[in-house]
Amino acid sequence: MDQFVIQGGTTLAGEVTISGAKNAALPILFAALLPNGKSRFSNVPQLRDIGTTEALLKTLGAGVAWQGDVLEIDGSCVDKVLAPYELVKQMRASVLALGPLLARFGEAQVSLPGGCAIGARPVDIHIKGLERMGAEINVENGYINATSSGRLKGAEIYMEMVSVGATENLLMAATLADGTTVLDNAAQEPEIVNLAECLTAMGANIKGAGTSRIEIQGVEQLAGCEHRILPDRIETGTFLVAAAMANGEVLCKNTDHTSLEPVLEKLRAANALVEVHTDTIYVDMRNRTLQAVNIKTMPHPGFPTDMQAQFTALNVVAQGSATITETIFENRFMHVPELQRMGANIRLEGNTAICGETEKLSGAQVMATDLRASASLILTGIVATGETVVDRIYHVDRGYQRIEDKLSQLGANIKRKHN
Ligand SMILES: CC(=O)N[C@H]1[C@@H](OP(=O)(O)OP(=O)(O)OC[C@H]2O[C@@H](n3ccc(=O)[nH]c3=O)[C@H](O)[C@@H]2O)O[C@H](CO)[C@@H](O)[C@@H]1O
Ligand SMILES: C=C(OP(=O)(O)O)C(=O)O
Repeated sequence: MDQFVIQGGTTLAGEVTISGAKNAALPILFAALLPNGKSRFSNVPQLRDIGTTEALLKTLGAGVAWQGDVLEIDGSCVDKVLAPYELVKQMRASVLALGPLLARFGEAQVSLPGGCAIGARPVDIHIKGLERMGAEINVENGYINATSSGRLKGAEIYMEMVSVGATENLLMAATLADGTTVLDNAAQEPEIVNLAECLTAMGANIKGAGTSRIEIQGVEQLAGCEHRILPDRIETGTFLVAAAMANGEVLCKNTDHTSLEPVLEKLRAANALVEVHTDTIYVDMRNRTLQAVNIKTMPHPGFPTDMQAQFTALNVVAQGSATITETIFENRFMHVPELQRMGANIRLEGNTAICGETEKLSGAQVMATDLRASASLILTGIVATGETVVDRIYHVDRGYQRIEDKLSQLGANIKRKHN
């Protein structure tokens, strides 16, 4: 398994180009199952999760072709409706095949994704919503087996929890349903807006994406489209935090500050200088003292859980004490014991990490447990003294495009070691 070997103690300076957002690209690639035609997506990031999605789409019969960062998906040759465990287990977002397959073909068999390191992550809200739209669903032998006699039916659906994935699955399914669907208590993430824009370009009729109430008027069929994936706000946030932790100055290019306000606000509170322009964000931490900040994760437009681990690392190197409260996932503190191995002064109390001032951070051998936990360990390795070896970096590759190249370009000493 590959490892990162980091020699700590460097600062970070320069420019970094942000890739397209994993969490927008994944649902959008699954949306390509809806039309009986070709769709072309640009700014698609080169990630392990995108490779898994590509493999799954091919298994379903779709044509898939790359040209630079453009991915063309031909939905006209999809002739299977089974998403097998071997692929779904590699990436939970595979469950997003369920809504599109069911809506277009009237049937789908999708393996249950199962839990992961950060929590149990059930899919009951996805299933209940599709049942409200008239689907018959049984879960047997680890598979969600869904059928619909004729088209799905538009329905009023109140989702009991704010769920990004359930909102996306139901939104996609509703585009081809008979009549109007209302999704109430919907997730409001920018990635949902990007998906809705893509579906609209395919011919869907959607109002309210980006608010908690989305209304979809079903149409008979959708057509292939051209669509650009929005920039990755979490990758952007990760590089901004990296710069702040390393007392550096970094310009993130090809990004969008409008979706990052909760994160930028916390960086300013941490005493970083932050400047935003149309598609760039600049952070300067030179000659400034980093202050610890309190964080509480919330659904968008609250502070994103996907930036929690990085801010935990930031607090470790900052002055003062602060708390980090995780409200979205029940087990998203797997980075804490690893940070403690590097000398971090953190104490866990339920869903809160209490970060005190750390005297000395020293490099250590640490293990990546999930995607953002991995990022927090890399960032800490860059500022710790000595060598840090991060194991199991396949987690990082799920969601960061060649993070070691981008960090090296900024001055970090980080190497990928193939074992
Ligand atoms: C590919 C993708 O976009 N992943 C993001 C997506 O994950 P994902 O879509 O899986 O996250 P959800 O918003 O669905 O999960 C939020 C909470 O709802 C719970 N829940 C969800 C569905 C359900 O049917 N039942 C249920 O109980 C989950 O266990 C979790 O506690 O949103 C998360 C929350 O912003 C992010 O951390 C992930 O990066
Ligand atoms: C939790 C994440 O992703 P996923 O939902 O794909 O596991 C993430 O991007 O931080």
